[in-house]
Amino acid sequence: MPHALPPAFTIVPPNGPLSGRVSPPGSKSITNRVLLLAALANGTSRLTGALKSKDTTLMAQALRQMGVTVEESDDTTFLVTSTGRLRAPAGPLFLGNAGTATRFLTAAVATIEGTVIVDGDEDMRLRPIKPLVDALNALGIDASSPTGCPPVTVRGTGRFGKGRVEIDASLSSQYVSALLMAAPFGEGPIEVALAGKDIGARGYVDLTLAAMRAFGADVADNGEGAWLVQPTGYGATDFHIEPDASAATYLWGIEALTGGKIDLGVAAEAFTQPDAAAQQVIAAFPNMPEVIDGSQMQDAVPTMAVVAAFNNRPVRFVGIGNLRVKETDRIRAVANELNRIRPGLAVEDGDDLLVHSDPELMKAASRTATSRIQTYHDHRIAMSFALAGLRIGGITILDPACTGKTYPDYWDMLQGLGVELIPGQ
Ligand SMILES: O=C(O)C1=C[C@@H](OP(=O)(O)O)[C@@H](O)[C@H](O)C1
Ligand SMILES: C=C(OP(=O)(O)O)C(=O)O
Repeated sequence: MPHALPPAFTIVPPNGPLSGRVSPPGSKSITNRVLLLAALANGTSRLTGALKSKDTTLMAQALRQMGVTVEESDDTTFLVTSTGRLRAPAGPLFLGNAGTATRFLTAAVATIEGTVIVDGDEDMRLRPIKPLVDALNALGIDASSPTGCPPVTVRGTGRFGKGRVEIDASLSSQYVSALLMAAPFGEGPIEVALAGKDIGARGYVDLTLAAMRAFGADVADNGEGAWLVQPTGYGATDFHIEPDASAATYLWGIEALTGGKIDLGVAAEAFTQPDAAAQQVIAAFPNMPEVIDGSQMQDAVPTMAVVAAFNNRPVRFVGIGNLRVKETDRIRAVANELNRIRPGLAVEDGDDLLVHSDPELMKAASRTATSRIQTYHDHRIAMSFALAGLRIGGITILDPACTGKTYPDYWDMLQGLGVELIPGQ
């Protein structure tokens, strides 16, 4: 959104169903993967359908700091030209709270001969990165993060190691993706193997493998949580990025809560991103299942939890432990803010989230009590709680600009569907 946003928006519940044509922005996950892979490839790659948002701008800027030319010929295209090697930047890389950029670059900068500091904002400095640093150390790379979170200092020699490396990915699948994408720069084949229990969000590793192969990598999946990557480097290529499935969940939420029909221009089955699985769950509204395993569609959990508040029966979200180390502790944030709307609407039960659904809320559009929703610098808390405002009067979303992390046009999109937003403090 080019214009500045107010400190708060109060949402006026629409009188009827919201329908229309809305194209979600490009996938954040895929955009930040292919930006990096194009930067690691010799030649020029044209990336179309890309997301232009805070997270991808931070990635592009970091790549420019390392000698890569990243041009933007239009709102959805990046033209990336590189020698195929990153150069040591003059200063630290600042990556805000972009988990993808921070994790992916921590491994990628180890291919540089020189010292690189990978850092983020105050929220990113609370998000664990030690398992990735440990794996880099095991490959013989000098990397350290005194707090176990960014900043990370990587003192690269230009050699990325070889052989088998184990990674504990229980906190984040991004560690695996980071290692895999850097692995074609090994001195020999590198086997990346999961340590301990399986990861949630396995679908993100599949996205990584698909992007790597598109840029010419040779990576074999042994099917048991290990991948063998050959030392081929990457080749430049043109790549079209699909729309963002996590962004699509808000559109499916709008359909469910208002009874409208939104044409996304892409079928739910056509997405390759894991969050697309949320479509069926949301479409079951008002009869969403009693137990939802969020492990394979983690970023969709705040959306599903807000919709679940209006469901015919309570919903327990399981498999969501690592939501506590996303942009904020999302289990706590969703529970807090649902309870702000109506005390007792949600409880944290260990690492489960229990939403005590209340179908009466569907009739509450005339309510005037104000709920000022805290958003904790978390785009998904802002976007998902805006959905509650479509059924309940008096919902105010604080810091609406935080959606710029992945969906800068979110509020324009709502207004385009006919939703009235009242700017406020
Ligand atoms: O690889 C990716 O693109 C992502 C992986 C997930 O994070 P974790 O692997 O940290 O769970 C997801 O929450 C994030 O938004 C994007
Ligand atoms: C968890 C998220 O982002 P990231 O880890 O890339 O910061 C998200 O977009 O919901």
